[in-house]
Amino acid sequence: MVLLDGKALSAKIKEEVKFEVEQIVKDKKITPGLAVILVGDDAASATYVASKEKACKDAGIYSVVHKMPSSITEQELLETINMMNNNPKLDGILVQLPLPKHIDTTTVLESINPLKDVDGFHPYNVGRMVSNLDSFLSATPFGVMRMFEEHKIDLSGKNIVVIGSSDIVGKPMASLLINAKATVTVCNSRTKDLKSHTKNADIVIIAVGVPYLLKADMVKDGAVVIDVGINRLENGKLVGDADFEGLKEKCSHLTPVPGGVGPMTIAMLLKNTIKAANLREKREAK
Ligand SMILES: Nc1nc(=O)c2c([nH]1)NC[C@@H]1CN(c3ccc(C(=O)N[C@@H](CCC(=O)O)C(=O)O)cc3)C=[N+]21
Repeated sequence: MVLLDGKALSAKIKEEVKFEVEQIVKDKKITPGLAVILVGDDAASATYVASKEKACKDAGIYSVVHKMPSSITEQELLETINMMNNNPKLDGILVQLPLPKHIDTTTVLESINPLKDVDGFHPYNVGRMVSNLDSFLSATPFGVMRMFEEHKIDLSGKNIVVIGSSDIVGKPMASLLINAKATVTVCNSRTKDLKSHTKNADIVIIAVGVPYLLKADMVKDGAVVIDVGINRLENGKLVGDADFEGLKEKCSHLTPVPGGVGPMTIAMLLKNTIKAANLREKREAK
């Protein structure tokens, strides 16, 4: 079994980004900038945001973390985003999800300038991605695609089952795979007999948030399994949606949790920030 080591690959990508930042600083005399908005005091969100901040710092990207209490109004959040849209030094804007219940996520995401949308969550970028046009790709599916590329895992003509149909992972993942000419099945919690789908899959990608849902008897010999799940058990242990210990005997390739897809998400966010910085002149010309 080949371990798909996201920690090692993300370190390599971060080095690429560092080099790209140096080029931009030298050639364009600008420093790429990322703004992260964190609403409320969810512990997991704070941890992710801190990782993003550190990754930016290491890569030479200017970053600001704008913390707001969960009591803010939607209007206040929209005003903050508007200010960031108009700040030329901020190439990327990321609003950490989930947002408090009284704030409408769609309204917030649609208020971000699509040319600064480094999460790729704005419907403009989602639509362009589905149509296989140049766009910001959401970091997690983008990171999974980079893992396939790195390990020369061919997607064309493959049977791929995506478990989970969320807007941030399952749906964009399926679109990228369709564009790569895979035969894609998207399953969800209503799927009857999940195993009947997964046992025919060359590749299974799971992102549902249920510990150990995907077991060895559900996949064929030599399957590739990508585990996007991150679940914190009561004993504090971090586990994915796949039963790693059982699957490692059966898979040709498997991602660990932690150290798999998670670190890739952060690395691809940095890549998207570079892309946004390269759009700065185009943005400001308007
Ligand atoms: N606007 C927005 N964009 C996001 O990209 C976004 C978000 N909101 N909300 C939450 C999810 C989750 N997410 C992760 C990023 C890194 C790890 C990561 O690095 N995980 C480490 C372990 C982290 C730990 O120890 O807790 C690993 O898997 O090895 C995980 C999860 C980004 N998200």
